[in-house]
Amino acid sequence: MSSPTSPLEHIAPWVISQRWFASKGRLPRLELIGSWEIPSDGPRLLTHLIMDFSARVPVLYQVPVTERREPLDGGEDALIAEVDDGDGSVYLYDGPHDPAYAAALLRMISSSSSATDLGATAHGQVFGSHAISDIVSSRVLRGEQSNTSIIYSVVTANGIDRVICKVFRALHDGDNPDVVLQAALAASGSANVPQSIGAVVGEWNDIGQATGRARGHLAFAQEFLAGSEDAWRFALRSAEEGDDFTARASSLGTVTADVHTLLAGAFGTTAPSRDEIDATLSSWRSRLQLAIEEVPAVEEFRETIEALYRSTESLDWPPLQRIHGDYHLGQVLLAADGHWVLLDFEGEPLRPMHERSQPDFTLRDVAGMLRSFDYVAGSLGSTDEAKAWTRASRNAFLSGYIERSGIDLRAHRELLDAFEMDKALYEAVYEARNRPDWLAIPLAALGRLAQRPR
Ligand SMILES: Nc1ncnc2c1ncn2[C@@H]1O[C@H](COP(=O)(O)OP(=O)(O)O)[C@@H](O)[C@H]1O
Ligand SMILES: O=P(O)(O)O[C@H]1O[C@H](CO)[C@@H](O[C@H]2O[C@H](CO)[C@@H](O)[C@H](O)[C@H]2O)[C@H](O)[C@H]1O
Repeated sequence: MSSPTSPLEHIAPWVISQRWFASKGRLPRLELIGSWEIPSDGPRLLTHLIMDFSARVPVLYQVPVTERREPLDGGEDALIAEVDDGDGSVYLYDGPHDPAYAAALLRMISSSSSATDLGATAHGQVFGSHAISDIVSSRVLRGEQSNTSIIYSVVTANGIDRVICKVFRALHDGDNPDVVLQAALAASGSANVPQSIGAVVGEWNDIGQATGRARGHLAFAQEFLAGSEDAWRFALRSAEEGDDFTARASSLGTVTADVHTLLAGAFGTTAPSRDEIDATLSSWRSRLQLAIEEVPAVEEFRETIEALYRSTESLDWPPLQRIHGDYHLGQVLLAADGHWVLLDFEGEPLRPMHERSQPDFTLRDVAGMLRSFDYVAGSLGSTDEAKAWTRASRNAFLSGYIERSGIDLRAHRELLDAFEMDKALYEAVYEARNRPDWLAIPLAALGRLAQRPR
């Protein structure tokens, strides 16, 4: 097999049916931008970068494909196509499900090696000192929407025996905040993010860039915390069973403040300029407009929301710094030893990537978590017990945050309400698009926030 087996023709039907392919409902216009290959003695390990030009802003997808002469044992569900290249059949597989690609990708990271350039480059980068002496097995994490993660069982000298490598499906020019922020937090010794193993960085042609080239993260490998539980599920069970969650909520507030402090130390803080404040106000107003267009029931709150936004114009705004950006209980794990671990610093999926790397207000994260506690009550039917659980958890989270950070959030109440309002508007759009049955949860929150005396 000397050249890639006409990837686009054979891969396109599979690509457009994947969960991570975002442009559903439009006729895709796919083009192969470039490929890279990890040298291998076994199957070919190719990664194709495929641009979909059908969206207003074209989307670039990363599609690792292995090419095998013989079918992969147990690989039926990962088969993309069977192609005849003139010398016989070639079986194309979804890379992350093929152990040969999975192992080669992690080795490329841990040995900081480079792939062969077939119109796109890829280099492994190792962070810290987590030498991986053996890769025992790999499997793909189920249930992911936007990326594909591979979980490995490995042998290392420092006790890490599981690794997760997230293969980014939609690629962007510029650093991915998920990699940059978590790597910086891990390097500062924080126990509240998984340890960072390394990443893959690539370069490809992009006519949208002044230089004609784009550069960005392709994959990110971290310690995998086996035996941990998603904080959303844990919180839901706690509320259902009527457990007191306040100690945990308070410690989550403490950890959130710690992470904000570390991010401020690593990336700095700046006093917001008038233009930066105006940009936030303008993004709130655009979101309000979008929410009204997509969810007509939001119209009822328009005037109150506009008045709240206006009232913040003259307030004293806190400093800007790097933040999580899409903070909710589903982004937090309760590790097996009971401590909180934060994940997925990729920012809000609806925002363009270059905006997600900009400094922002920590109040956005605080508001995100407050909304998440409200979702617990909302998803349990807003019974009196569930509402009481949510009230207590929200207060405990705020107290933990205030105590640790020394920032009196209550002095920023109006601003915090405005960020909560903005998040509830984001959620209204998100639910209308993805889970209409849950739309009532953010709508109820808008009603409550609108009525709050100020
Ligand atoms: N380091 C990790 N240790 C344990 N589980 C993890 C780790 N990273 C991710 N997960 C699991 O994978 C899920 C999805 O990860 P996330 O980073 O949020 O990916 P995505 O960007 O695709 O949503 C998490 O909710 C968690 O259950
Ligand atoms: O997929 P992501 O983690 O990037 O986040 C998106 O999906 C979330 C839902 O899974 C959505 O979160 C909303 O629902 C959660 C409960 O399922 C709740 O805890 C959050 O507070 C609420 O915002 C998130 O907004 C969206 O970006």
